[in-house]
Amino acid sequence: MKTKFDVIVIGSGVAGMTVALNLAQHHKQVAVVESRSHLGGTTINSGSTGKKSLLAVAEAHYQARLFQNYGLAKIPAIDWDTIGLNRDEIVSSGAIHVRQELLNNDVTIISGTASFVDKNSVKVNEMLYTADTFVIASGSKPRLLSVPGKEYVQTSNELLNLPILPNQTVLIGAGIIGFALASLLCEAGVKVSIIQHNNRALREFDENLVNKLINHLQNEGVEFYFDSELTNVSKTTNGLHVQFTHQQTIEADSVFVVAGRIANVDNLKLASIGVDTSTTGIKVNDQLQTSVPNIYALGDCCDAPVPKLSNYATFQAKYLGNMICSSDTYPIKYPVPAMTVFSLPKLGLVGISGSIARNQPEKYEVKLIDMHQWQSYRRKRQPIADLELIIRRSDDHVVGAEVLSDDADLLVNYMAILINLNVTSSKLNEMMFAYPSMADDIFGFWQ
Ligand SMILES: Cc1cc2nc3c(=O)[nH]c(=O)nc-3n(C[C@H](O)[C@H](O)[C@H](O)COP(=O)(O)OP(=O)(O)OC[C@H]3O[C@@H](n4cnc5c(N)ncnc54)[C@H](O)[C@@H]3O)c2cc1C
Ligand SMILES: NC(=O)c1ccc[n+]([C@@H]2O[C@H](COP(=O)([O-])OP(=O)(O)OC[C@H]3O[C@@H](n4cnc5c(N)ncnc54)[C@H](O)[C@@H]3O)[C@@H](O)[C@H]2O)c1
Repeated sequence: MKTKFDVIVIGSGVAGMTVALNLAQHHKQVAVVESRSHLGGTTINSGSTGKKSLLAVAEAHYQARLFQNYGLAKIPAIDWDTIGLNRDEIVSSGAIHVRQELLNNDVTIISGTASFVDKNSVKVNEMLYTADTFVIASGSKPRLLSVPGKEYVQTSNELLNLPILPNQTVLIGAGIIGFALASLLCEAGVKVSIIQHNNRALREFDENLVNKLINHLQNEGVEFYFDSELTNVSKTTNGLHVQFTHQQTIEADSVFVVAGRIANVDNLKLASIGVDTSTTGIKVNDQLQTSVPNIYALGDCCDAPVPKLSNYATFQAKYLGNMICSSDTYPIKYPVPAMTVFSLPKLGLVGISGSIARNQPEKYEVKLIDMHQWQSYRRKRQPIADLELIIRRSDDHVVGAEVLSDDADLLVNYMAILINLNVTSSKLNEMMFAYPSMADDIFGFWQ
């Protein structure tokens, strides 16, 4: 087996896989080292792929409930015993697809955990592999809590593969994972309680829309405990006794921590070769280069000042592949971002958020539009459809938006295209979209 490469990539998640394919297509000799038995990293094996496959069923159920007595009489229950079949098919074909793509592009796959020996070599299963350049794409792992009874606290990895549906569950953390998983479990009939250590859920999003989402989930039966921290979990004959601050307790049959993620760097022996790290990951400059010039880092494991999301990891990987193969060096320039919380309904964000805009009233106007009476939402009986447009006062352009609706992900993505391409209302009026559709609704509010 070959042991000398132009570039060795550590990790086969969206970041590692994308940069490896890009480099191989530029005729570099590339190897990818992966410690898990399945390729594809978090996204495929323990993140959005499994989450969205399970949520697809929950979304269908939620939509059917909205049509109850409006054409649908009997709503079938979610069958947890078979819901996993949809997830398993999609997850396993995803991991196989990654392997096939890498092999088709002549990327060598090395199974095992890499640790650096020096700046040009790593050890994997006692074998030494060398390269001129390294790309660390080792991702992240759940942040665990250190409380008595922590051995009873599971993570999103286990939640996405639950064989048996719990009756009552506790989620620690009212963040982007917590809201999606609370919606999934609540729709399947589970009593969900969320414990958040401060008073601010989903801090990246505008408080008004977050509060509206919280109210909606509370009406669906989800309990929120703010300014509360888990203090103890103990086993009882029926399940778990969960204690948190202010002497509050919950009897549950499972507890999951979804309180953020930390960089996966423990096994790499970075300090021994002089690669600097911070509390948020491997330190990189604006070219994703670490403190050791031939070693780069990207995706969830690096401390670049952007959200840790699949779309950022992919964007960084395409940039880095092109930059390594170019004769020039140039900094990464991120486009206007879009992201979505996959709760029921969804909460989407593009560009400048409502919370940032409200703190700079001299610069931005925040325009609220209640869309739930619009035909697109009425015909699907959506009870909530709110849009917040962020308008830059200097030129009246839309520079951001937040949407709370069942189709928020689609609407923010349409707007991401318009904002990134700087499409003005007069340019938009030269276009035509299918009618009636949500894309067509954009004519109603675009500046
Ligand atoms: C439940 C959940 C849902 C999510 N949903 C979304 C979503 O809807 N949208 C979105 O944009 N983002 C989502 N994310 C975030 C997204 O999954 C991450 O941003 C993305 O996976 C980061 O990709 P990565 O390639 O940097 O790291 P990872 O996907 O974590 O891949 C890193 C890989 O490196 C391997 N590795 C680590 N150390 C070593 C070593 N020393 N040697 C060899 N291999 C090693 C790991 O085994 C892993 O396979 C979600 C995350 C979670 C947990
Ligand atoms: N749709 C998406 O784009 C998507 C979906 C899921 C995950 N992700 C990625 O995964 C990352 C991790 O998701 P997450 O939801 O775990 O993190 P998060 O940072 O979004 O939310 C964690 C929440 O837990 C709270 N928290 C922290 N410590 C706590 C404690 N001890 N007790 C109670 N609450 C506590 C935080 O204040 C925060 O509200 C995200 O930052 C994001 O990058 C993205």
